Amino acid sequence: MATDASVGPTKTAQSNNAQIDEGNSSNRINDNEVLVLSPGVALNLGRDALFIPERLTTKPNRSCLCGSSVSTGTPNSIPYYNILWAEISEDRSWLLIDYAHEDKPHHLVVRNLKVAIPAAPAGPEDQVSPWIELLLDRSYGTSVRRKRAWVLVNPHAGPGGADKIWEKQVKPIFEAARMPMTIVRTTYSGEAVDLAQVLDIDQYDIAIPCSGDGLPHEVFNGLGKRPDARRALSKIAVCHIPCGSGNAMSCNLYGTHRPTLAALAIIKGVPTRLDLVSVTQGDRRTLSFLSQALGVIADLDLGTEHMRWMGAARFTVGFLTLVMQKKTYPCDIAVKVEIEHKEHVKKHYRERVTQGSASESEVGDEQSENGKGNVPEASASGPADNLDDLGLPPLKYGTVMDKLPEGWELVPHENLGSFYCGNMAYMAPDANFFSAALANDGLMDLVTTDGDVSPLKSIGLQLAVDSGEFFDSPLVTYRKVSAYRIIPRNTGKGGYISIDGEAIPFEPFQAEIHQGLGLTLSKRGTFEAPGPLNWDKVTNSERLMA
Ligand SMILES: Nc1ncnc2c1ncn2[C@@H]1O[C@H](COP(=O)(O)OP(=O)(O)OP(=O)(O)O)[C@@H](O)[C@H]1O
Repeated sequence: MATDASVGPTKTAQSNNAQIDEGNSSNRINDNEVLVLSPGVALNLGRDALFIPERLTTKPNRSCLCGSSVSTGTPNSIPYYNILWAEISEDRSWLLIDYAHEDKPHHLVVRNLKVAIPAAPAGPEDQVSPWIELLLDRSYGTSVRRKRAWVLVNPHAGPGGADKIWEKQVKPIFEAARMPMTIVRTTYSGEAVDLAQVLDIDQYDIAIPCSGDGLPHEVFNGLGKRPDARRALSKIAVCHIPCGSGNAMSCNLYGTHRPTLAALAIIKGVPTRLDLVSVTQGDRRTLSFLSQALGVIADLDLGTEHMRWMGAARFTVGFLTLVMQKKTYPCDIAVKVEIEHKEHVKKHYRERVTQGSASESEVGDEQSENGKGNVPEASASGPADNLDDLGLPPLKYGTVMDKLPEGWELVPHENLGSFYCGNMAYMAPDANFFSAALANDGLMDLVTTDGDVSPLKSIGLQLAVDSGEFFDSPLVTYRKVSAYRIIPRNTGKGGYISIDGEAIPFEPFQAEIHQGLGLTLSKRGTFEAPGPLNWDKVTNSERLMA
């Protein structure tokens, strides 16, 4: 997994072309890249990392690098990705550099360098300030420095412990990156919706729920309820510190479900437009950023809550119970299909990935099999300043209460096992269900399976999710769609429908996608999930756990 592998200081001095001859300025490769603060203390800006003299030391807390040669086995380079901040101390006699250090696998702590700046006739700013600027430039690239964060901590998220994760692990990293923060601890279910609805969006750049996927869902919906919804959704980047049990959002955007690695990915993250889905049921309209499910998956997610005491085993027990019953969920479904066949889905994915994420926001006609393409929402791609009075985009296909849109056909599905529609790839660290999902292609990935298959086949299909063979399984129908309506039968008997993991009534609902309506930060402008093209032998869970 890219994130996990790229953090932590490295010892790859040989990858740095510049050879530092400490104290001998005549050997400098490039004057503005090497900062010689005293004999033996030269700091060099390499291609991918900051190089410090090996004999200098760092300690877990602010440590003095004033020319003494105490070595504690400190690596002699710090990847730019890990550098959080650099500045001159208030009394102007120290250069301070804060960085994230991987003290144990998948866990970062803040480390500091403190290097004496000798008094010089010209004053330290002359050399040090421009060097710091260069260092921060390389460390942040296109990512905005000191992002103003609105942090929400759900003390009841997942297995608990969000408070501690925030205070002990994550907050120190954001503080070291000098991020201005407002921190709110949620006190009731739905509070994040209420707060996001009245948030002063000009005071913040990003929202950071420390939670499961439930709180990001609430933040998107709170922003979506505002009279200036489009401006709010395109201005505030909704991020995620994983504190729940699934943590799909973090897995997709940062390639990790580890809180400190996600924190660093947010600090260095790049703005990424995110498709959002409107779900209508009765007279309610809800935004979904992750998934909608009816059938086995929804039953597993929501119908096994009473077995939470079992931990992750509840899913296995629940799943085996359902497949032994060969449970089916008869429905009538109408789908606005954009890409029908798996090979075409792969082609679409390949083209998007090779074009790069920047072009993902434009959905071209060539992607659509029906030749009509998928028209991007003008609102979502326009500048935030023009969107002041605009609420959510109008619904192209109306609501589930309206008559079926022209050209749609309700098809009976007597044997449906699972209807699962995804906007992101990972649904949990070991569950890359929607391997062809893209952040802003304006399309949802729809997976349907039959319920009347043998238990053995069902179990094999479940295992295929982790091994990466799910997409290609003949038991799986995988399509790219832009809208659908689903009408479950037997609604009187009750059942489960999950929207981003949250339950809604077991009644008909309709969904349509808005291309790039939301904003988030991702590591590279795209999802950190392996696509359906080049599966290697590493399973998805191994990839995230590695
Ligand atoms: N203080 C609180 N008390 C009760 N519920 C809360 C509180 N704060 C938030 N919630 C609610 O908890 C729900 C779940 O939130 P979240 O996704 O953060 O955790 P989770 O569902 O436990 O995560 P996961 O499903 O991954 O285990 C949300 O609907 C949210 O409104």
